[in-house]
Amino acid sequence: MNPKIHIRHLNKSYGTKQALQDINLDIETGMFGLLGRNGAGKTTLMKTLATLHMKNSGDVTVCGIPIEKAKEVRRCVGYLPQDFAVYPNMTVYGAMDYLGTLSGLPTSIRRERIPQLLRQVNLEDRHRMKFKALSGGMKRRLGIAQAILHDPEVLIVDEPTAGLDPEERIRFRNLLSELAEDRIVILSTHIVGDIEATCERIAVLDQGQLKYTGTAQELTAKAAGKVYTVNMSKQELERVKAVYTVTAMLTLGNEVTVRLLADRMPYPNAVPAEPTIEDAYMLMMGGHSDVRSSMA
Ligand SMILES: Nc1ncnc2c1ncn2[C@@H]1O[C@H](COP(=O)(O)OP(=O)(O)OP(=O)(O)O)[C@@H](O)[C@H]1O
Repeated sequence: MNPKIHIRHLNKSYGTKQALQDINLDIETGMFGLLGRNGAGKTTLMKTLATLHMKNSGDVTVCGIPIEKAKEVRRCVGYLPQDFAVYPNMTVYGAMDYLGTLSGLPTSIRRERIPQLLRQVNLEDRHRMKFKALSGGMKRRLGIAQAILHDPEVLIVDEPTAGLDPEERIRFRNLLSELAEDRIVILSTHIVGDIEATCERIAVLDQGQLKYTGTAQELTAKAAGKVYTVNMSKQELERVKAVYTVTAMLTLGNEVTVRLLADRMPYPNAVPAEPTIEDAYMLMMGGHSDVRSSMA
């Protein structure tokens, strides 16, 4: 099994608002990260792949099936929406059984798979708990379990870690990495750190356009030689922020250590730093004109 997604010249509009513009993308087995600001078009792209939205034009195939054949595509795609919820009084097991029934899974398969999946997402001992009593992380894990009930080759997960505490975030990311061993897992987020930790290949969307696709390392390398740290007083900070894109700050008393993006040594006391994917992302999103031109 080697699932693939091919996207060619994909366009999607809501009325006059063009949410996706001429997207070309190939996705293969493993974790694929979709990055972009709020409103960049991530959800639209994911819903189009999950056949929940109709495209306006372009060719898209999921596991070799054109997305016009929605029923067939849905058999090989699992989707966890941003706002996954079931009836608040449903139990964990009840929700899985209900959703499995809705998607047409026979009783024998449900009885076999539901306990297995609850074990896999670490909710086995919560199977009688009501949905409303679950923590945010547990709800997301239940969402994953329901999305893979029919053992899809593609799992699409929209902003899964928003609002989770650090421990739950890591646990959830690890679960997705495990699932990506033999399937495509597409993860959308605006938290750059989530992508850095888990995804080998990524795409960056901005205002409906594909701004970057490639490996996380290649993106990070684009910021090489353009990241510096500088110590300064708090009073100097505002002036520096007006000139450079500041990607991190550490305050100690009246002193601040600032991490910033610049085309050349910005201050005599600045120290060159190793770039992170977050630096490269900020650089690409055109933090400051001084550096924007050099990424074009
Ligand atoms: N049903 C809709 N009707 C009209 N415009 C929409 C609709 N859904 C999305 N849009 C617009 O399309 C653009 C892309 O939205 P989309 O939800 O795909 O972005 P996103 O990257 O997923 O953002 P977020 O991270 O906020 O979910 C935005 O400008 C949004 O306002």
